[in-house]
Amino acid sequence: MSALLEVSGVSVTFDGFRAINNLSISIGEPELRAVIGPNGAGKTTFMDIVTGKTRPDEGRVLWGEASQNLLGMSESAIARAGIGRKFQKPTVFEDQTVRENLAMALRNKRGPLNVLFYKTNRQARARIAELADEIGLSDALPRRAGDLSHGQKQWLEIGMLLAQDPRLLLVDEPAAGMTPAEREHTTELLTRAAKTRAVVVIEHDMEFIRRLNCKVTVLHEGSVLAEGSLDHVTQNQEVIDVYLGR
Ligand SMILES: Nc1ncnc2c1ncn2[C@@H]1O[C@H](COP(=O)(O)OP(=O)(O)OP(=O)(O)O)[C@@H](O)[C@H]1O
Repeated sequence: MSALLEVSGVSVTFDGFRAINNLSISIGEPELRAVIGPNGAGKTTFMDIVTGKTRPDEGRVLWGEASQNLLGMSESAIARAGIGRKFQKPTVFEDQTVRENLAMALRNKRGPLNVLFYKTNRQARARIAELADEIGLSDALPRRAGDLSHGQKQWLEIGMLLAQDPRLLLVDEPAAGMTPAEREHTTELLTRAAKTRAVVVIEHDMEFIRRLNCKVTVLHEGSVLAEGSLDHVTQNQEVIDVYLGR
């Protein structure tokens, strides 16, 4: 597993408050990584920095084999380079069917090869069927997205991001508002997606994290407090003091 994303020595100050403090995180490819930590630890700001939404005051964010500097790139250039982000609230096109939503995402697929890959409707249909299968919505393809359950909408949005073939997928609190069965399906989906790409998940639900069965990074006051298996970090006294014991 080689490093796909290298965040090193990054700091961000908002109005004199240091939200990210000398943060260093390395993500491999493929890899599934969970990022946890108390409210205000800097989890969302970390994703904002990687996607170019927030510019750090210092530090480096390097990407890919060529160690491309993401800090000099616009948000859209970073997305085109292969970083997809799923926000907490699903943003699917409610009046379109599941199939139409996936088709739209495929048409917007990044990279110049897209036109070559999907030059026939048959190829596009096959890819849509594959994506629907991957997110567990094959039977829902003709349904209006607005009629889906909250969990199904989240899966559809993940499918739309997967249609873009990201090398790194950032996912913010995917389990929020889901039923236990939906959470289980989401775990499977993310675990499968992370077999061939990097997937970073911010989550507060410890049961959900346990099922992800992956390396965990604990953030606190904008820095890494602990990193390793869930068992390893949950036995760390500092992690217990600032997060788990609360
Ligand atoms: N644009 C901003 N302006 C000022 N302060 C900000 C801004 N964005 C984040 N912060 C502050 O930076 C700190 C880190 O916030 P962040 O949202 O990254 O934490 P988090 O770990 O994602 O928390 P939560 O679990 O509550 O979502 C918080 O104290 C927050 O108030």
